[in-house]
Amino acid sequence: MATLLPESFTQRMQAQLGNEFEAFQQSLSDAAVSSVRINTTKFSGSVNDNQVPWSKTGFYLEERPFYTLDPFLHAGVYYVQEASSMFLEQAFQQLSNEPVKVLDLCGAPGGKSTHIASLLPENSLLVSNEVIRSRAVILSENLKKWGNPSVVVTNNDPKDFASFKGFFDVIVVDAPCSGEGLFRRDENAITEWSPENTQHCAQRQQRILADVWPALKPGGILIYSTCTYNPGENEENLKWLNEFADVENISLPVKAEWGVTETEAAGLSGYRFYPHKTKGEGFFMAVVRKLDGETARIPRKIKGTAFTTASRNEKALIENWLSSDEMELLNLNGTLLSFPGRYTAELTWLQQSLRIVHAGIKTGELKKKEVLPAHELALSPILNRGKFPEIELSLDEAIRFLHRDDIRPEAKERGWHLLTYRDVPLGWAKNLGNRFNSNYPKEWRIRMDITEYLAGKLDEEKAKFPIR
Ligand SMILES: C[S@@+](CC[C@H](N)C(=O)[O-])C[C@H]1O[C@@H](n2cnc3c(N)ncnc32)[C@H](O)[C@@H]1O
Repeated sequence: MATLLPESFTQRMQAQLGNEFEAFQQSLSDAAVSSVRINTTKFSGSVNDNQVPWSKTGFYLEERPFYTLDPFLHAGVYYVQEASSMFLEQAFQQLSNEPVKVLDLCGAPGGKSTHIASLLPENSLLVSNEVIRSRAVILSENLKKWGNPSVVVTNNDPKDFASFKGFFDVIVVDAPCSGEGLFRRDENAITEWSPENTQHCAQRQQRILADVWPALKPGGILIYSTCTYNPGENEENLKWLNEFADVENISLPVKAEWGVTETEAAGLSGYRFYPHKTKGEGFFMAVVRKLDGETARIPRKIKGTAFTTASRNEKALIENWLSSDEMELLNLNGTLLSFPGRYTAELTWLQQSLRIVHAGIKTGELKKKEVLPAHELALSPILNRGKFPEIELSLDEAIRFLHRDDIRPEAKERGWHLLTYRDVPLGWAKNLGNRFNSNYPKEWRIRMDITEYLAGKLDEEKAKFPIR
């Protein structure tokens, strides 16, 4: 961290931390911690012995690898996520095993959403939202790579959810904030910081909470988090919430050796992560239960839906493509989607007033009398492995495939092949005899110049990848 800390930030932190301030200030000069979280539907082992204590699937790395060159990143085998944020897992551990409908309101780029997708009790639904269009596209990409079919990505303002009164069992508000907790890894967070901005953020957070509050059902859980230290955006907002609504505290089990700082405001518990005490960046989280309000009644018959159930013929075209019989096949203007059958009424209802970026797993594109397998299907565990011939790629070939270069692996059969790297699917390519055609999404391709890596430097990088 080369940029000087703003004077008024330093003064406030001195008052806030007392004799811990020096250790805190010192920790801001240490290198930021690198960590990843594993997608257990794609990899079941352990990365190393250095687990993030509050997450079963989080691991610290000794050094930051060149992630772009690791096919496993592109295949959604892991997500690069700051360790403190993985504390969200402790809140989800409080849920029973009953299915839940979860809204992640401020979702992009997808750290919390991919984590939630892994933590959901069976048969649950995740609606992951992001208000900024370009960021919603990134959120959608990351969730497609993660592969969970029980996900809907939306691009809406928080107030658009008010019409879904009492619909969600859990709402996560990982609010836009002044980002003091990111000072160590992001110099812009320092230059953009001002006391006025922290106040502006606090007011915006209250607006966001007030706008989305009706969508939480009575007895439902709100998880509120920021990556900042000032009480205005944290404990003061808990006090505000306590006055605004009828809420009950939910406390989380925290082990002393984690170094988490427990705070309290208006009887509500907050959990603070300071980098001089916890191995991670700055973070704040609180969990409350809503005590009053309405429960949703989902209309079962809605006219004018964009999603129609696929015909018997269309279903026959993808026979045996899926490993799950829980999926309903939907047709959206010639695109076939697999979506959990138990939630199609909910999807139809959501689609009435929200901008849906994607829903479920795009399974294929109808072309005359055949279906072209969709890239997202390759990345989802709902794909029936064994239906398509597979080709295992070397690291070089995998990187060239992800760069959208021509590859010519050995294949006996013509037609669509599932390409894998270390047995994890990366995408599709069609063997035309003299060449392969790939439908790897252009927008997702590796954009950097890979020449020097293919000429020998790739192995050096491989030695630093999280899963070796
Ligand atoms: C802290 S980030 C979310 C990070 C994300 N939860 C994750 O774990 O990857 C906050 C998000 O809120 C979005 N945002 C900004 N203004 C907002 C508003 N007024 N209402 C809702 N979300 C907003 C930002 O675009 C940003 O993506």
